[in-house]
Amino acid sequence: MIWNQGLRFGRAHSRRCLQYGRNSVVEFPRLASSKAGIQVKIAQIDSERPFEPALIDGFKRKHDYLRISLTERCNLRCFYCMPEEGIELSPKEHLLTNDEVIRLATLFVKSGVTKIRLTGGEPTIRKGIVDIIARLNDLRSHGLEAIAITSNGLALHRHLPTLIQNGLTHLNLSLDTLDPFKFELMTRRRGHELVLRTLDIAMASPSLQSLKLNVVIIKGLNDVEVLDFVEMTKDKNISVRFIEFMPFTGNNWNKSKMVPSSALLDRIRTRHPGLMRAPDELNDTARSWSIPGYAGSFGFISSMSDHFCASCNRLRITADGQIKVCLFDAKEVSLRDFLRSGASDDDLLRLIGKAVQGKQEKHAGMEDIDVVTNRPMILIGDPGSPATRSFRVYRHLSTVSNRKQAPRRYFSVKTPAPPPSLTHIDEHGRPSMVDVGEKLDTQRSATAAGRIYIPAIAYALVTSTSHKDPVNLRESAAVNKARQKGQALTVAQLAAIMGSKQTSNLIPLCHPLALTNVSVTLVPEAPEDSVPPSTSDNLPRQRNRHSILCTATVSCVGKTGVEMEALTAVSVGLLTVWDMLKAVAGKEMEIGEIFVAEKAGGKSGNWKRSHNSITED
Ligand SMILES: Nc1nc2c(ncn2[C@@H]2O[C@H](COP(=O)(O)OP(=O)(O)OP(=O)(O)O)[C@@H](O)[C@H]2O)c(=O)[nH]1
Ligand SMILES: C[S@@+](CC[C@H](N)C(=O)[O-])C[C@H]1O[C@@H](n2cnc3c(N)ncnc32)[C@H](O)[C@@H]1O
Ligand code: SF4
Ligand code: SF4
Repeated sequence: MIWNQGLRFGRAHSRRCLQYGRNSVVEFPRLASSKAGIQVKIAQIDSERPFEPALIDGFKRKHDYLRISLTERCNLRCFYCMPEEGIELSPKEHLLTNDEVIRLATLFVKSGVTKIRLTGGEPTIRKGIVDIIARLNDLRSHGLEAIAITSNGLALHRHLPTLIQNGLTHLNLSLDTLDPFKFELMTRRRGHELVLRTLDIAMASPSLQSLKLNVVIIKGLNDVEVLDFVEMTKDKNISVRFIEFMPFTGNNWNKSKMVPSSALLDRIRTRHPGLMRAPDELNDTARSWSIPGYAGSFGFISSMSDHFCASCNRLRITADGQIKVCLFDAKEVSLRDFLRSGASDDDLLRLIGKAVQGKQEKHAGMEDIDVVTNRPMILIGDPGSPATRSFRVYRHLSTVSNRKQAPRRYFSVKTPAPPPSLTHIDEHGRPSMVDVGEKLDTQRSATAAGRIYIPAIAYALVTSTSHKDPVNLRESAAVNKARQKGQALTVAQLAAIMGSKQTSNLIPLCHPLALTNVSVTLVPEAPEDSVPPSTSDNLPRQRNRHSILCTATVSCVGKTGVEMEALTAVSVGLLTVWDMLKAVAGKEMEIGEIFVAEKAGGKSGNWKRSHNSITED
């Protein structure tokens, strides 16, 4: 191993960088004056090359750092980031192509971005990463200064020299433990020695401008190694960053498993009372320290206990082409869809500007982080989504230790889809409820629609707004009876909502779901009316008849879809219309086709029914 080799800087640092030669230890006053100097320089450069306003948010933060996720896949299964069985992957056609990545990167660079970090999933397993980096390198002439990657290093030892040759300048390598056995426990895979090999190759690569080691600290698991990691900085000119464990959808984050950076610092100071603050990069996530005489430095990324949102300069693009303005904000805007619909660069910038304007000042605190609707981090392209509860982690540790003879497997691929089968029938042909316990909670919605055809007399009745309205019919006993039932459509609407909530009681193998919203509309339609847009476009209508169109949209955050709830809502709504009107309409009524018109969320992503077909969007 090449432990003793220091890292030289190949060229001047980025204009955003305050770090001196990595061997130097700098005292505070010098740091402060240097910071001021750099600020002046940045102001000068900015005045020469005006920054695109679309990348400036409401708090005057300039976003000159873009993080692009290249893939949702990973060849490790770090327990704090990824469920053991992997995650539901977006269909391939939903992911940005290489050309689309470059198109967006170019637009951002021309607008002021100076640093691009490629992340994932594991970015090194993206086909074409070498080409992507080479094409990013061409953007230097437009102002791109740093091409960075965050990687677990498992496969990187093979590609690193080529990536560097093609333009890679910054590497953040993730390694949570120096113990191979613990590595296997934490990542659920083998490969510790491969990561160390990558580290050696990186240390020996003079043209790499920055090398950082990411260590996510979990209480009782790897926090005991903190001093060993600090010791690595004695001979190695490397920056080790201790990262606070963060919560994301499905990771069952637990405060008691998080070690605040201040506690780690105290522990290190006890061993090294002379430790000193080291210079940070501008907009850095880490607060850095070093020990006098040591070659490298170490720092703390305290996203949880001491956020750094005030200086945030980051935007992210997910592998499926959504722009996310903040790591902890669930809101996303699809650049992919807009780009694929033929949007010009100006159109795209306008959309980006809108998203950036919606950026919050900060994530308010760990209790406020939107872990319910935010996507798992592995899909954001940053810290991942621990899928297991902390106690399950420890249970898992013993499982792994018993699997020592398991075959080596460094790459995982999506399991091929099983042949179509009835999910509610088991292998013996018996009814069976699908166990969704391991699935992630995601935001889901479904819209169903259906029509009931009614005679003109019933149409007149439901469209009269009050008992006194001149309904053009004789006040027969039947009409009176129908009137006594109150506002037919209002009752049907309520019935649909209540029906939807009862779905799991009505349909034997349906899971009970905590619905977050049920919205039902009932629209009377006369033959001469034009067909209302959206949902009903997809529903063939007998244009010579009066009808009522019932549409129900149901939402939940859960492990399974809500189309059964939407279909139940429509069915019950239409049956209730029947019941309300049967006194006047009787056998002349007919319930037409009922179907799911739209779905969002879950494994199959978003889809919309078009006339007689289903189209993926
Ligand atoms: N709160 C917050 N934390 C972030 C953000 N980006 C990265 N992090 C944290 O930084 C850790 C390391 O991520 P990296 O991918 O190495 O990125 P980085 O440290 O931001 O990268 P550089 O500053 O460019 O070296 C992650 O695990 C997060 O804890 C962000 O935008 N917001
Ligand atoms: C999601 S990974 C993606 C890049 C690459 N696969 C890797 O591991 O370096 C980016 C960084 O996020 C960190 N991370 C993942 N889950 C985290 C969590 N729950 N809290 C804090 N950091 C996390 C990882 O350790 C890694 O350094
Ligand atoms: S942190 Fe997540 S994305 Fe990175 S190696 Fe681990 S499981 Fe993969
Ligand atoms: S939490 Fe959001 S605002 Fe704060 S630093 Fe991260 S991305 Fe920026």
